[in-house]
This record gives sequence, C-alpha cells and structure tokens, in this order.
Amino acid sequence: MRQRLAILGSTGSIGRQTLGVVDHLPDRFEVVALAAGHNAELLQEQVDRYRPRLVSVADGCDPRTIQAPEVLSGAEGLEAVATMPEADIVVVATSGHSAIRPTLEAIRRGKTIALANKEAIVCAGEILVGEARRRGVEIRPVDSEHSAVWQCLSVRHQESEVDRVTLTASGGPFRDTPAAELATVTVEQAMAHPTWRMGSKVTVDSATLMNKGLEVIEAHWLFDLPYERIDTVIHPQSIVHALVSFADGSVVAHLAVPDMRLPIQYALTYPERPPAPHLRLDIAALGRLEFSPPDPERFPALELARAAGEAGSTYPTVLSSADEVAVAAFIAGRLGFTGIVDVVRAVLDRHQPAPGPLTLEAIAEADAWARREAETLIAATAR
Ligand SMILES: NC(=O)C1=CN([C@@H]2O[C@H](COP(=O)(O)OP(=O)(O)OC[C@H]3O[C@@H](n4cnc5c(N)ncnc54)[C@H](OP(=O)(O)O)[C@@H]3O)[C@@H](O)[C@H]2O)C=CC1
Ligand SMILES: CC(=O)[C@@H](O)[C@H](O)COP(=O)(O)O
Ligand SMILES: [Mn+2]
Repeated sequence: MRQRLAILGSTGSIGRQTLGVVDHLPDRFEVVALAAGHNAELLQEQVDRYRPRLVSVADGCDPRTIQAPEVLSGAEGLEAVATMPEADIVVVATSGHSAIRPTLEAIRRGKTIALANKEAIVCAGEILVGEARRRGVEIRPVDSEHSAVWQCLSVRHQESEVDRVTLTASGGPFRDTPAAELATVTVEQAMAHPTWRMGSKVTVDSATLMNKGLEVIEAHWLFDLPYERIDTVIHPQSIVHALVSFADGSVVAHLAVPDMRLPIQYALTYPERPPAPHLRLDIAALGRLEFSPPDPERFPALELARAAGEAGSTYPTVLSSADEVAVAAFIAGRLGFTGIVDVVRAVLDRHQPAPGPLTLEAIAEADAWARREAETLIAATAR
C-alpha cells in the first residue's frame, strides 16, 4: 500500500524536493494534503498534479484563489493538514516557527514525522521529543547532518558506546573571508552558498554559522546527547555530512552527494533504500576531502547557539526568533551581516525566562518578546 503524505511547506525548497522524491517513487507515495504560505500559483500547480484532498495557505493568502476539494488557511489550516486522519507521514518543511503546534498535534495523533524544519525542534525539542517518546512515534530527521547521524547510528552498538557525534559545516560563502571584511559583505554574497541551494533564511544562517549552532541544539534533542558530546567541523566539500565516534575509537561517517533528495527519500522510505541512480557519489572523482576547526572569532554564532542550548528553557526560542528577525532585516538591507549575531546576542542577554516547566505558551511568549526586542535594536542601529 502507498504511504500517504501530508507536506507542510510544499512550495519551498524542501517541499518541492519532497514532491521530486514522490515523482521518483510514484508507486510508494500518495500526496493527501499540502500546506503552503503565499505562493498560490505554485500551490495550484501542485494541487493539479498531485490531487490532495486538503490544502492550506498562510494568513494573508486568499484561500479562494486555490481550487481543491477542501481549502483552509492560517494556523488552523496548517494544523488540519498536519493532523489529517488519512496521512501516514507528515513532512514538516515550513520555515520558521509556525510548525511547532502542528507538529505536536501530528505526534499526538501517531503520525510519523519527517522533520526538516529545525526551528521547531530548537524551540520545543523537549516537548516534541518527549511526546514522541511517550507515544512511540518516530521523528525521522531530514536535515542532512541529522539524517547522516541517524544512519551512522544504525551500525550495531550499545547506547553507552557512542562517544561523540560530529556535524560537518560547509563554512558558508565567507569561510575564508577576513574578519575585517565581514561587516560589509552583501546579501548577494551571503546567498551564494558554496554547496547547497536552499531557502533564503537557512542560507544566511549557513553564512553566519548560526545554522550549525541550531543544528547542535537539534542534535541534542534528536539523539539525546549532552552538548559536550556534539562537535562541529568545517568541511568545505559537504560530502561527509556527519561522523559518529564510538568508544573503541572507530569513527563511522556518512558520505553522499550534497542533495537533499537523499535524506528526504531516506526519511520517507526508512528502513528501505530504494535505488536513486541520480544521487550516486563518484568516490574516485572526489579528490581531497578537507576538515578544519570552526573559527569562533569570525563566526561567534556557533558558540552563542551552543550556550543558548545549554541554558535551555526559552533561551533557544529567543535565539531562533531574534535570529529570524535579524536575518530578515539583513536581507531587507536594514542590518549589516555582523549585526545579525550582535542583535541575537543582545536579545539573549536581556532575556529572563519564565520559571517553571517549558510550555508552548512560554515559547510563544518568548518568541513574541524576542521579536519585539530584536526589532527595537535593529531600528536603533538604523538611526
Ligand atoms: N532547503 C534545505 O536544503 C534545507 C532546509 N532545512 C530546513 O527546512 C525548513 C524549510 O527550509 P526551506 O525549504 O529551505 O525554506 P523555504 O523558504 O524554501 O520554504 C519554506 C516553506 O514554508 C512555507 N511557509 C512559511 N511560513 C508558512 C506558514 N506560516 N504557513 C504555511 N506555510 C509556510 C513557504 O510557503 P510559500 O513559499 O508558499 O510562502 C514554503 O513552502 C527550514 O526550517 C530549514 O532550516 C533543513 C535542511 C536543509
Ligand atoms: C542541507 C542542509 O542540511 C543544510 O542545513 C546545510 O547543512 C547547510 O550548509 P552548512 O553546512 O553551510 O550549514
Ligand atoms: Mn543541515
């Protein structure tokens, strides 16, 4: 029987590549629900091609512009897609924070989660992973490094035998840029990722290395590892996606072409590996694979994120929300590149988490507060 997919963020980079995987394996998958933001034209094309029963658009996009059996909108629509009774697997590929509650509700209904969105797990990892464990629900990583760790961990081992995991980072377009030049780099330069074609927010995060910082927090929750056992290493070729070191000194690495269709396909077909001839790695043609430590002076985002992760509570939410506002301001030309991390640090410094256990309400409050603080700081910088 075909697996039935609900895709949150179908018009984005991951969403479109997920539909590419469906095209490649049409006998395995059926698309039953799609949610997008504002790209109504592309969503309609997807509806015409994949015939989902349920569709949703974000607030501000008129649902009447879409012709489908059922069209919803806003937060309720996104949640309806995530919890659609017919769906077996929910692909969470929206950008930003909107998928936190829909992902939790999907877990509560026993859906398998194919998780690309890292912001949800960064902000609410404790809640989402806790709920998934209690209900025996699988959260399958789509983010390339986490898919790689997941695959490395599939070698037979005891939990206590895992020494550490290492996430690779391309280093982004400014890997070799001197510190003095970083303040004046352009949006166009930041968008020119050396190895991956992705949405704009994650591309800028790769340039600051905030992406890797968010991924350290993501790894902490997905693999239940303390922060001191999660490393990062610069690897410009993006061929090795992660490595797992075991107690006996063995290091198991995952290598693949830098193409998201591979981790997406693995998350959808796990534990099977149907052929994907278009994703072959030509080992002999690789030449050199390089590795070096990240430079904390030029790329302070990495340590800032790690500290926010270690502080826990709503600090990761504040990190993520302030970063989202600062990245948007950078893209809009209202903030310099190095200003992104300055703003995030300043907002984190001012944060006072509410006492008590982490709840979705506390996350929403911290999110709104951090966005306001970040906007105020950016407006002051621009004056
Ligand atoms: N791209 C990649 O290679 C990778 C991405 N990721 C992560 O995956 C997530 C998605 O990234 P990416 O695909 O690059 O991002 P894009 O910006 O390309 O796509 C985002 C998608 O989310 C939709 N969307 C945004 N807000 C809402 C909302 N409120 N309601 C419904 N839909 C919404 C957009 O709709 P629309 O365009 O119609 O407005 C679009 O379909 C991010 O968290 C990113 O960090 C992780 C690893 C790799
Ligand atoms: C494809 C993917 O998983 C991205 O998150 C990627 O990791 C970004 O590249 P960087 O290694 O430059 O952050
Ligand atoms: Mn990644």
